[in-house]
Order: sequence, then structure tokens, then C-alpha cells
Amino acid sequence: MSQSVHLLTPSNLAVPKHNTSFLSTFNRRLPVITTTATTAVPVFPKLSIRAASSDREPSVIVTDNGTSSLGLQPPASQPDHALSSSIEVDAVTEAELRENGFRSTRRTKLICTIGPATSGFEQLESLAVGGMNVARINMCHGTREWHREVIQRVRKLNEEKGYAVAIMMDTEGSEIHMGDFGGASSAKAEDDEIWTFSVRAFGSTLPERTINVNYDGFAEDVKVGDELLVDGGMVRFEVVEKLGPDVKCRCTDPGLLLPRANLTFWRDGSLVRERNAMLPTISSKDWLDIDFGIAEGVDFIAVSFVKSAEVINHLKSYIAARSRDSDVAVIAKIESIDSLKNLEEIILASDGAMVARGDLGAQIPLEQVPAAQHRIVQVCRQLNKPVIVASQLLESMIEYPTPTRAEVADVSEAVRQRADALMLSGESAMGQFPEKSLAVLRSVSLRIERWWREEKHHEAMELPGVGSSFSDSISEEICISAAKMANNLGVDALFVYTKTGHTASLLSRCRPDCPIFAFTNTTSVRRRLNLQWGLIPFRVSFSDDMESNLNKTFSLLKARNLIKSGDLVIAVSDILQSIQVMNVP
Ligand SMILES: Nc1ncnc2c1ncn2[C@@H]1O[C@H](COP(=O)(O)OP(=O)(O)OP(=O)(O)O)[C@@H](O)[C@H]1O
Ligand SMILES: CC(=O)C(=O)O
Ligand SMILES: [K+]
Ligand SMILES: [Mg+2]
Repeated sequence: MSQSVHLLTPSNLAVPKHNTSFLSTFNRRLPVITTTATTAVPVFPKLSIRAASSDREPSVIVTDNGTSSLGLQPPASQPDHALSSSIEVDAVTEAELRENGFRSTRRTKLICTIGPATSGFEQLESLAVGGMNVARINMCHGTREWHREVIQRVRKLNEEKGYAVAIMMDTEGSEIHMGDFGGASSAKAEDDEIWTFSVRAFGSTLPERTINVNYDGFAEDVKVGDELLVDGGMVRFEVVEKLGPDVKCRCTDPGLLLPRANLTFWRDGSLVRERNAMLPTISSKDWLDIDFGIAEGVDFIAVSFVKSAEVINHLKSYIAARSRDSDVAVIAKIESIDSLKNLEEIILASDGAMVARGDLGAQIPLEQVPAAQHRIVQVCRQLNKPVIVASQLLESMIEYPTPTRAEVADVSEAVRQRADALMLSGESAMGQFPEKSLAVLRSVSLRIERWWREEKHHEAMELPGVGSSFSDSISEEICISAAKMANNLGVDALFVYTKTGHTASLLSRCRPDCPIFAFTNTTSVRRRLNLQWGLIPFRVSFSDDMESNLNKTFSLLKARNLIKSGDLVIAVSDILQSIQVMNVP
């Protein structure tokens, strides 16, 4: 049995763009609907409640721009007969759905930074099996050739094993950082030792206790007495003498120096931002990396040290001009004072954001980082942009096989805030326990999600309108209503049929109690949806006829034991703006 609400889309109603009074009248009229029994769908008995026969709204059915950069399939406008009767989902999701049922699937997405500890094919596969949704490559480290191989391995994994692991390329940015140690993987700075920070080029052999600095103005900008913080304070020095390009510093807080660690300097308790504040957000090296990322078909580019929305807009138009047939999403990394000042406009311009707590904690006092995280997560949710919580989630697991209690509490808090994704950095890039770290993120996410769901601990959040057209507003209202209905009726799953992924992300924004099966007809959209909270992305070809889409999906999923007769489902689509409630036949 199925009940549905179909909404009259406004193309033929001549609605002024922001006529909210009309919008509310329109919405209030929705319950006044007539009931007609139809026998249109033979596969399952259907009772259809129609508000109006629906016209297609051109702005909702966006033409396919998500053709796989991998060349896996033709655009959706050319139905692929070989694939038309299949559904793409990976073995891990499939096993999880079969074993645990819908309710207990993980909602929080997991990102792993790929480094020397995880770059092999088997290691990448273990991470995919362990629940990695997105692989991050950090252009601060390694060569383009090295990163290309990682991308190719992930692509192979997706093609051969049906995963939809997305790739996020993270730019180096042009903040001040140390160089490499001429081959050594780290160096230990002890109390009271004198180290030389220098802007000279030394070639491959560095003199002892010498650190290369990437920023030419460094020696001029620092002053004797300044405090020099490595990685936001993991190691501290005091500037004792300036000698041309060399700056002599005394270690005041000992610790491990890692290659290319970030450097900040502080004077009288404040972060010093001299000429380095004028460095471009995207350096010339970053532009080359971005060209590389576009050419390799990465799914996301994360921009380090974003200061304003302008740079995001600039990059987005560059990407649009460079890659007409692929779609690279831009993630703003919030890791500077400026990015916090301009937070709303930056997030509005971006396709998502990252709470990059590593560098953020070097720019603002550490005790302010949790409040900043909370605010960034909330703003992203309100503006319907995926948000990633990153850095030091399980830092101790770089060396130890179990996390600290404090780390588990930190992960729990990010899950409780219902961030879209959690990210591993050093834990997976160069740690000793990458898979164990991922397993901890997975089990803590599952446990906290269930706890908060069962105890109804969620903070209620007002979700403002984010669309720019009346049709967008309808989609938002449909998703908010569908999510509310799903919670109130206790349905097993929400199904969403989405070409661009937009309707799926609107549903994800509502953070419903049940999982969201997101059906899309392009591989690249499927990968991109893998970053968003609660979405289980499937690739399936579908038509503009919702009834046949539903029947087809039901039979494909039933054949694979992923759903069973009697499961209660609410279906939403951006093909036909509608909500349907039904039992799986
Ligand atoms: N491709 C790589 N090759 C070698 N080492 C890497 C690579 N990627 C990451 N690492 C190591 O893992 C550590 C943590 O990675 P992460 O991506 O967090 O870098 P980061 O240097 O802290 O910079 P960011 O602020 O961009 O996160 C790095 O400091 C580096 O030692
Ligand atoms: C991830 C990152 O760039 C940071 O935490 O600084
Ligand atoms: K980076
Ligand atoms: Mg950073």
C-alpha cells in the first residue's frame, strides 16, 4: 500500500521569486487533498493521494553534469542498457545492511589521509573494507607522481570492487612551514637546545639542528624574544638571535619535529601576522596541484588557509572553465582567524567545509577551538553544506593500538554534533595502526549515533531556507516534511532519487532517524554523496517515471536481500517533486 503527496510545481503558477506569503499559503493548502484509488502499479497495491498532477519543473531536473571522469559510463541522458538492470553498491555496505538491518548503518562518514602507511593497494582495500568513505591526499607531502598512484589505486578499487570511495585533494597553501629533514622522518628537539631556522637553500644535506623555513620574509619578520610554535605548540622555541637569513632559537618546550610542520610566531601573547598575511591563499604550486587534481578527476579539492569567499569563488569558476564535464567540489578549510571572521560567506560560497583543528589551534587559543568547531558545524548544517571535523581525533593511535578516553570523548562529541564526516590525519597517513584507528572511529560513531537516536538527545535545529528559487524552496519543504514523517511514522528508510545529489543532501541536512538510500544515475554523484551524513549512495539508472523507478529499485534490492517485503519506506525524488509512503511489496 502506498500513499503519496505530489506537489504542483510552480513553473505554471507565475510565482514571484521570493513571495514567502504565497509559499506559506501554498504549503498550508497541501493537506487539502483528494483521495483516489489507482491500480496503475501492478507490482504493489497503491493508494495514491494527489494534490495535483505534477508538471516537470525544468530547474529541478538538472541536466547531468556528473558524468564519471573515470569514463565508466555514458551520461544519464543516454541510458546504458548494460547497466540498466543493475544497482551499484559496495560489498561492505551490502553486508552491513544485510547483517544489521537499515537502522544500525553508520551515519557519520569517515575520511582517511593516505600516506606511506596506507598507500599500497591492499592497505587501501583494508581501509575501504573498514569503512573509509573518502581518501584524502595532502599535497603538502609527497610528489604528484606518488599521489597519482594512490588515486589510480583507489580508482581501481572502485572499479573492481564496486566501492565509491571519493578522493579529496588538500592543497598545501602558503602559510609558513618547515622543510623536510633531508631524509629523516622526524627530529627530536630537547629543552634548551639552540636550533637554527633558516631561509637559506641547503640542498639535501642540512647542518645539524637546522630547520629550513619556506617563507623568505621569515628572518625579517621575526624579532628577538618572539615565541616560535611548531604545529600550534607541539614544540616551542624562543628567538634569541638574528643573523642574516638565520634565526637562532632556544627550545623551551621539547618535542618531536615532523617534516613540513606549520610554524607560527607570537609576540606579547598575540599571533604575529606580518607580511605573511599577504601571501596568496592559493600559491603558484597550489595552482599546479589543482590542475593535477582536475586532470586526475578528484572529487573534492580542500583549500587550506581560506581567508575569504573570494578565493573560493575564483577557484570554482576556474574549475568550471577547466572541466566542463566533471564536477569537482570545493571544500573550505577553516583554520585561520580570517576564516572564522568571514565564516558564513566562505561556507556559502563553498561546497563544504573542514574544521581543520590542527592549524586552527595554532591561530586561536586552544580553549576556543571547541566553540569554533560547534559554530562551524552548525553554520554548515544550516547552509546545507557537508562539514568535516579533522585533526588529532585519535592522535595517540599514531603510536598506540588503543585510543585515550579523552580521544573517544572527542570523537563522540563530533558525532553528537552530527558532523557529516570525521577525518584521520597522521593516524592513517604514517601511524602504526591505521586500520585500528578507523575501526575506533567506526565503532564510536555507531554507538553514539544509536544512543542519541534512542534517547532523543538531538539538539533541535531551525533549518532556514537556503534555495534561491521557489522550486528549491519546495524541495526543501518536501525534505523537511519527509524527514519529519519518517521520524514520526518510524519508517525503516528514506529513499531519494536524485540526479545531481541536491535532494539527497537536503534530506541529509534534516538528520532523520532512519538511513537514507540515495539513488543516483552517475558514478561521480554517488562518490560525492559519500561525504554526507546518513546517505547510503547507490548508482542505478532510472527514468522520469517514479513508479517504475520504485518498482525497479524494490526488485533489485529485494533480489540482493537488502530490503524485504513489508519494510516501510518513504520515497522522495527530484524528478517529480513528491513524497510517497509505502510498504515494500
Ligand atoms: N603523502 C605523504 N607522504 C609522506 N608523509 C605524509 C603524507 N601525507 C601525510 N603524511 C604524514 O602524516 C602527517 C599528518 O598528515 P596531515 O595530512 O595531517 O599533514 P599536516 O602536515 O599536519 O598538514 P595539514 O595541516 O594540511 O593537515 C604529516 O605530518 C606527514 O608526516
Ligand atoms: C587538516 C588540517 O589542515 C589541519 O587540521 O590543520
Ligand atoms: K594541506
Ligand atoms: Mg592545516
